[in-house]
Amino acid sequence: MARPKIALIGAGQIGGTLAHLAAIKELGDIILFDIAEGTPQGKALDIAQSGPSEGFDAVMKGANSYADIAGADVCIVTAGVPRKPGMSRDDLLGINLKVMKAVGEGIKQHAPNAFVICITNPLDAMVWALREFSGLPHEKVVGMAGVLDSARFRHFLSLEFDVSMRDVTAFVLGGHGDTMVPLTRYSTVAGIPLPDLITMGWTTQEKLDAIVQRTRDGGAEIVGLLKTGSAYYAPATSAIEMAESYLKDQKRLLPCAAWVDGAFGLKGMYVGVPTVIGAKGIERIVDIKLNPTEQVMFDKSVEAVKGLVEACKGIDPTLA
Ligand SMILES: NC(=O)C1=CN([C@@H]2O[C@H](COP(=O)(O)OP(=O)(O)OC[C@H]3O[C@@H](n4cnc5c(N)ncnc54)[C@H](O)[C@@H]3O)[C@@H](O)[C@H]2O)C=CC1
Ligand SMILES: O=C([O-])CC(=O)C(=O)O
Repeated sequence: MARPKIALIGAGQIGGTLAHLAAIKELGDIILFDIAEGTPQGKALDIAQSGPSEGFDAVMKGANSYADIAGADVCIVTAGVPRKPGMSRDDLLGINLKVMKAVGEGIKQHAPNAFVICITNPLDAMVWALREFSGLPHEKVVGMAGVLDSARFRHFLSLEFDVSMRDVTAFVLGGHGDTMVPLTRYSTVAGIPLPDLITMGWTTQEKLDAIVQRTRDGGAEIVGLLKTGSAYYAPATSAIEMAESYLKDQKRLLPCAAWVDGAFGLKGMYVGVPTVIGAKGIERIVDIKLNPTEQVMFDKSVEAVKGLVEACKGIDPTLA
C-alpha cells in the first residue's frame, strides 16, 4: 500500500522540524512547500540524508509549486510570520491573513481531501480564515494550540511535583492567546486532580496560580529568549501528535481549535475545546461542564477570538 502523503506548507523553523519528525516516525512521504526558493529543497535534502543513520524510509521533496501537494492526505500549515519580542500574536493578523488566503486556495485546488492542521498565528482566527478560503469541511480543518499549551502546563507541573511528565495530564482550552484557560480541575497527576493535590500538601494555590500564569505566557517566554522568532520543537511535536491520530485512526482526545457549533453554548466558531481526532477528522467535541469561574474565563477567551475574526472580516471583505 502506498505511503500517506504529508504536505508541509511553510518550510521554516516549525516546517523543517515537522518534516524531520514525520520522517523519523515514518508517517508517510513528505512534501515541504515554501515560497522561498531553495529553502524547502535544501531542508528536504538535508533531512533525507539523515535517513541512513535514522533508518527511515520516506520520500522527501522540497517544492515551490502548489501542484506538488496534489492529493496530500495531511497538510500542516506553518506558512507566515512569527512574532518577535514586544509583539503579541495578534499583531501578526494582517500579514498572516494574506498568507492564509494563498494557502487556502492552494489546498482547495490541489488537496481538497486532506486533513488540514493550521499552526500559523494568531491561531484561532487563522484556522477560521484558512477554512473559509479552502472551503473544506469543518471537521477536516483544525488548529494546533491546546496540545502545546497543555504540554507546557504538564511540563511545569512535573517540575513542581517532581514526577514524570507522562503521569501529568492537563487540559488548556479557549483561544491561543493571553486569555487561554488552563483547567486545573481537569488536570491531574496519575488521576489525582490538582485541587486535591493542594489539599494533600503537594503544592499551594499560590504556586499553582504562578504555574497557570507561566503556561499562559509560555510562548512569550520563549520568544523573549530566542529573540529572532518563536518556539518550534514543541509546536511541531504537538502537531505531529494530531496528524498521527488522524492517519492511524487513534481517536486521541486532544485539546484543539475545532469548529464548535452547539457544544459549549457556542454558535459556529473555532476555539480550543477537547476533541477526538480519528480517520474522519474531528469526530467528536467533548462538551465538558465548566464551573462558573471557568465559564467566565472561557467566555472572555471566546470574545477575544470573536474580535480577531471580526478584524479579519474587516481586512478582507470576501470573508464577511
Ligand atoms: N499555534 C501555535 O501553537 C504556534 C504557532 N506558531 C506560528 O507558526 C508560524 C510559523 O512559525 P515558524 O515556523 O517559527 O516561522 P518561520 O519564519 O521559521 O517559517 C515560516 C515560513 O513560512 C514561509 N512563508 C511565508 N509566506 C508564505 C506563503 N505565502 N506561502 C508559503 N510559505 C510562506 C516563509 O518563507 C518561512 O519559511 C508563525 O505564524 C508562528 O507565530 C508558532 C509556534 C506555536
Ligand atoms: O508565542 C508565539 O508567538 C508562538 C506560539 O504561539 C507559542 O509558542 O505558543
